[in-house]
Amino acid sequence: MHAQSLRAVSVTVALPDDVALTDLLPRLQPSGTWVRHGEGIIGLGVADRAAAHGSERFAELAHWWERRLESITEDPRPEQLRDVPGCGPTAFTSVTYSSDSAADSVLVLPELVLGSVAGRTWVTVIGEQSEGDLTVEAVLDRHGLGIEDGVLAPAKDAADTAPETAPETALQEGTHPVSHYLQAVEAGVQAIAERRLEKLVLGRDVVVTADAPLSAGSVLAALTREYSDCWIYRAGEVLGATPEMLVTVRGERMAARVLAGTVDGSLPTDEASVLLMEDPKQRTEHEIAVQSLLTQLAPVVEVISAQNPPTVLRLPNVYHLSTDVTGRLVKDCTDSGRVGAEPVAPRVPPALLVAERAHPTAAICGTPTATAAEFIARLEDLDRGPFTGPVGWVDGQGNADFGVALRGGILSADRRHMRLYAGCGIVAGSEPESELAETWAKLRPMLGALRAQPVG
Ligand SMILES: C=C(O[C@@H]1C=C(C(=O)O)C=C[C@H]1O)C(=O)O
Repeated sequence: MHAQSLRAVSVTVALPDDVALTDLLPRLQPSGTWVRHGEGIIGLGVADRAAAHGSERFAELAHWWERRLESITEDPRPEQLRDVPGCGPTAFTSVTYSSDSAADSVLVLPELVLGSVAGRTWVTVIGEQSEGDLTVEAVLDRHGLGIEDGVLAPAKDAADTAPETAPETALQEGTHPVSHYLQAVEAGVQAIAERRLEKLVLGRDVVVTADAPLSAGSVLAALTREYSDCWIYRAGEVLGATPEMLVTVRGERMAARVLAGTVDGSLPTDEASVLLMEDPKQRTEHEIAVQSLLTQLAPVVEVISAQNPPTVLRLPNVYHLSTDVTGRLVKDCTDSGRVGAEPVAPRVPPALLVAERAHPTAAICGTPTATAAEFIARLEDLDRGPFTGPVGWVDGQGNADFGVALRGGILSADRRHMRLYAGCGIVAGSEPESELAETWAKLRPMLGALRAQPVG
């Protein structure tokens, strides 16, 4: 199938004084978002979209993206925007945790991307090649934005419209009652005691209902205010604030941030540090997660280095043990077999295939991986959909960010429901009640952003 020809135009813009990119979120309905510390990229509208399922979902999406890029003609970019990650044609992506999921794994190419990275601010628009009037102004206008003297601002008629008032929300039980989670953890601990596996990550869901459609932009804005150290994401229907980076790719360089080992955020910092750094259970759980990533990436990464010992990451709701990993991707000329048949010059594997290698780490699945995945399917009895899968973006220049889709949820088509997910790593000696409490702590960012009453 031939993809329709599209054209991409990028221009530099300025933001109004004292306005960060993320300040625009409450007025917008983003089709994609990836922001942290006030900067990043926000996608609006959809120029094209791919969906994939099953065990080849990563390869299918990688293939689609390569073909898609071939049929986009990009106007020359202003000098300042060359080599800016996320500038030009960029797609937001979410891949399901399991190949058995009924949910879509997606790549969404927005018709408009607002970007602000390292002092460079821009707009990229994507439209039909034949559309003579693909102007940045016209596309911005469709999304309630305008540009005056090079400064981005709400469109004149949109400027007076206050953001919608937040709907009333209520918290409801998820797929199973809470007792199901306690039993699942107990069964997991039992299986670990019997040495059938070493670590297992068990999740559960809750549902938030709203009396009017929820605004994705407002929810994302609330997350950026409270969780600015996290990557605030939206791709397809999943959105949230993740502190964990599965893999970030910048050309030949890669990096990751592995998190595993958690204590509640209400503890004083020194107490939390002792509980995390000096508890062999927490350190083992963390080490297993780091090792799983290093092992899985070994075939595609050389000169990989991991921080040792781990550090303690402080977030408003929890503290985590955290390890940053960096490495250089291996150039390979044989990898083209998976994505295209033609012989190509040696190059690093497409970022989606690097993410496929890295996923699932023991931080969100367990060890050994296959055994843990079987236990998860049976004990959780839940279609995780995108939860714990890779989420982020890929551009046309070999850059990508894939977070782990944590601390988030799925927005229903009518925007009146969100299904939120949280899970915990279970190792020898884990206690069901404390794991349950940890899931509530991990649900707190989304419950807060949705103004739904946390329980427990
Ligand atoms: C599964 C989740 O988080 C993962 C599990 C962690 C743990 O058990 O300590 C910590 C960070 C994440 O890797 C979640 O947030 O739902």
